[in-house]
Amino acid sequence: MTISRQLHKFGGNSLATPECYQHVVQIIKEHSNNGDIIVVSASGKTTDFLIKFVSYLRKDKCVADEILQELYKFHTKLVKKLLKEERRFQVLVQLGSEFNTLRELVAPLNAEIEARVLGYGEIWSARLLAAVLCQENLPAINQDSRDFLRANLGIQPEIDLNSSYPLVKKMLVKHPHRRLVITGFMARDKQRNTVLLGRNGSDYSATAIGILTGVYQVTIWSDVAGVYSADPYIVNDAHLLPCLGLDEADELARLATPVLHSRTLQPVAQSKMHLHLRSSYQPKLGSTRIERTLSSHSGAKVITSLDEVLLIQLTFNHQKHNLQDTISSLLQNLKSAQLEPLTYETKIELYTFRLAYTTEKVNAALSYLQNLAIDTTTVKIQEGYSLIAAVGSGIVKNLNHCHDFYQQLKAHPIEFISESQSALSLVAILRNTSVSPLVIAIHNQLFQIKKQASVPPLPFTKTLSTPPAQCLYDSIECKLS
Ligand SMILES: Nc1ncnc2c1ncn2[C@@H]1O[C@H](COP(=O)(O)OP(=O)(O)O)[C@@H](O)[C@H]1O
Ligand SMILES: N[C@@H](CC(=O)OP(=O)(O)O)C(=O)O
Repeated sequence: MTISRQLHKFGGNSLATPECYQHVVQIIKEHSNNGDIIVVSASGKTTDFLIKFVSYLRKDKCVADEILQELYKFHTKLVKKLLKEERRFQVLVQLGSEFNTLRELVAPLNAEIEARVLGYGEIWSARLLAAVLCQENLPAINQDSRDFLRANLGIQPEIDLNSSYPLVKKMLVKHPHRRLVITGFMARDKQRNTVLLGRNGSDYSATAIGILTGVYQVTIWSDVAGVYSADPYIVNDAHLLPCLGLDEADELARLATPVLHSRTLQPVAQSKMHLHLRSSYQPKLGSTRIERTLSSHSGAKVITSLDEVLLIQLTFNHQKHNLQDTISSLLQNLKSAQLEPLTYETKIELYTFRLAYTTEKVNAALSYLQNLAIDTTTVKIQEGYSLIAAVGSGIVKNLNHCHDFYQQLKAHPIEFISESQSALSLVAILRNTSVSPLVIAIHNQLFQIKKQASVPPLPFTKTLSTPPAQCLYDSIECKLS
């Protein structure tokens, strides 16, 4: 395998409009060579709407059909705007036939069909991008990742590098001098069933494909130039972090910050591959490099938040003496099952233990906990929480940052605050709180000095304050309301 190969991953936000595709083509022209690998997510919010389609298929077929119709319009428009007439025909015929298949589906769908449906977004974007590249005289092949990525179906499916490797090698030999445009997000299990790698899982497919194809560098292109001190769509004057430790990036991913998916960093940690994050909208803006060396910085670097968090509360049998041991082994089991909570709270005196999860993971965690033979009187879900965290190496030892974080939160309905086990974050769970104003306040308080030191101005103009992916969402939401 050539050692000069690199991989570029483009997320949904980078493929949300015809203009976004054109930016991507320009980036590929300037930053890649024949033989490089390109991994794509579904355009814009396509996956969200495929999920909505599946859920309405159970409840209301008419609404499900409307969602499909909007998606069909969105994708045919992309094709028509991007491909010249002579190249369009074949792509439109395939698209038409796939939408016909979707229209004929009747609920309930089994898990395999549902996974296949949710993976269509990546199929459409990989096919379209490969066609646009060929049109631009950049020979490209569109490749379904399921042909060579093997994963085991599970709560959080993991790519099996050993069984995928020979298949990847074969694929590379077949197309030596072309760019390969590969679908992110999907793999197959041993029974050849489609396995999805979890929401936002294309980042993980990108680094896993990176390690399998022996690339020296992976660049994740999205609508932002990298990891900022807070979501730049929430905090206008958030600053871009030129580098971030692998451990800090992993903690952000663990806390479900969308800019990096959890597990993305696993393949990076196992190899010498470099990882960069950059903006496909404004490539010159800078980037974030993920570094292996431990950070000498001591304190918060990023303020992150989640709007929708759920708590699972376990109440233990009162007679239990060794509650702390039970909880430690429970946490260990959850970690092995890839169901580590975002944060947790133990109240020994009340025999309760509460674990925080995203909506995506909560049901899997609940059934896992219910199936464990632990001595509990109740296991219940509590809704209506949000999360705010300050992340950075040494945060828990930086007394100013800890103090400022508590000060900003104290007037709000805090459920609990805890330090993460890794000591890389301080995490607060709040009740019914809109987190954006708090993120802005905490960010201002903690990074005031940095602001005065003047970092280059950010490009987030008014027109960028809504990501383009939002357009499809808005148009469909509007039709459905
Ligand atoms: N600290 C942060 N730095 C940068 N982006 C962030 C941060 N926190 C949240 N984000 C969000 O992450 C988004 C990029 O991730 P994602 O939506 O998964 O992109 P893509 O669709 O390109 O994969 C940005 O639009 C931004 O709103
Ligand atoms: N399309 C999938 C996978 C993905 O990674 O998307 P993105 O790169 O846009 O976060 C999803 O929306 O979950």
